[in-house]
Amino acid sequence: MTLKVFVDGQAGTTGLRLHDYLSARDDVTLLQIDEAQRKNADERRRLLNEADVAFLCLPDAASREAAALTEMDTCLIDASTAFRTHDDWVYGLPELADSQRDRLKTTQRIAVPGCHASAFILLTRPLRDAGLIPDSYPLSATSLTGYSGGGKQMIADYEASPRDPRLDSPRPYALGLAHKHLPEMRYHGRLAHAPIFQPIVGPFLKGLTVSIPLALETLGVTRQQLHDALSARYANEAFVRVMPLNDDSVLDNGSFDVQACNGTNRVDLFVLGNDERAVLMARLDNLGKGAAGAAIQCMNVRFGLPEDKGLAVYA
Ligand SMILES: NC(=O)C1=CN([C@@H]2O[C@H](COP(=O)(O)OP(=O)(O)OC[C@H]3O[C@@H](n4cnc5c(N)ncnc54)[C@H](OP(=O)(O)O)[C@@H]3O)[C@@H](O)[C@H]2O)C=CC1
Ligand SMILES: CC(=O)N[C@@H](CCC(=O)OP(=O)(O)O)C(=O)O
Repeated sequence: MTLKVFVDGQAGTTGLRLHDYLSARDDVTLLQIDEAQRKNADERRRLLNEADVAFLCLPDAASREAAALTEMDTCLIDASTAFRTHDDWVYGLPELADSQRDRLKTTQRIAVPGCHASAFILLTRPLRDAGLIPDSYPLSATSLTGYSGGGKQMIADYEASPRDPRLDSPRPYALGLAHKHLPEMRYHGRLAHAPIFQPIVGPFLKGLTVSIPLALETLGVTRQQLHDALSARYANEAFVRVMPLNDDSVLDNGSFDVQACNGTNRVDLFVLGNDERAVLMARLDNLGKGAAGAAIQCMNVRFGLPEDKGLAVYA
């Protein structure tokens, strides 16, 4: 089978990364839009509808516009925030639940998760499903992320020469505590309330780690129970690695390497801390499992291809 594929937003950060993945494949014919026409709605409509599968790597408003231009014969895989909690779209996280791959195989509308949200949900959803965290538990999370998460403009700012020296140190943002990933974290995490989520962008290109502190005595659970629930859920998942409990070698000289999943579609999950207090951590490449890699994985699942086709578990 050869799939006709169009990438709407092919010149952007996610679009370029997707292009790298797709151009290496022998089962894909890429439909190209003329550079000067890339925002022309008629030309985009023509290519969107000629494709078997179209990736939308666009700002939310342009994604909504693209979806309106596309008939149901084309499978859309959208990287934006626009449809991640929409009833007519399937959330593109195959590892979310046992039924998720079946849902992905039969839909023409897939919403790829946000990078922070992927990490947060992969950590928390198995614990909610196992009853280890009640739905009303006041979860909080921080995320340390590379600057490519901010797209072309943020990359240009960080890579400017000379660079604004204020960008040399990590910068907390979204301090109104209303980050755009909260709705999907709440909805797909099966939580009654959105978490308190506070990201920090640092002066490195890519790599992301979400950390979630848990008061074990308040919850009445042990780190072993948390680790067992994550290990059981992801035992057969190629792209999710639950790191050993109580083993200092999971760290990098006692601290944490945020970039260790870069160049892969892998997520590493950690249960750290002590008998009273735990911290759950998830690490991924925000341009891999956090965006373009995840989008390719969704295409593979949707079209019955080997799920790891073109995707690396190790760099
Ligand atoms: N970067 C990341 O790590 C992640 C990004 N995402 C999401 O993916 C989407 C794309 O993000 P990203 O690649 O970072 O963004 P970029 O800003 O790097 O790229 C967006 C691209 O969309 C193009 N574009 C804007 N409006 C239109 C339009 N109306 N028609 C056609 N093309 C248009 C832009 O054109 P122009 O070249 O003229 O600017 C640009 O090339 C966003 O929704 C983002 O939130 C999701 C997960 C992670
Ligand atoms: C550093 C930085 O700004 N990162 C972005 C994350 C990009 C992303 O995942 O956005 P989508 O929701 O479109 O997928 C942010 O926190 O908004």
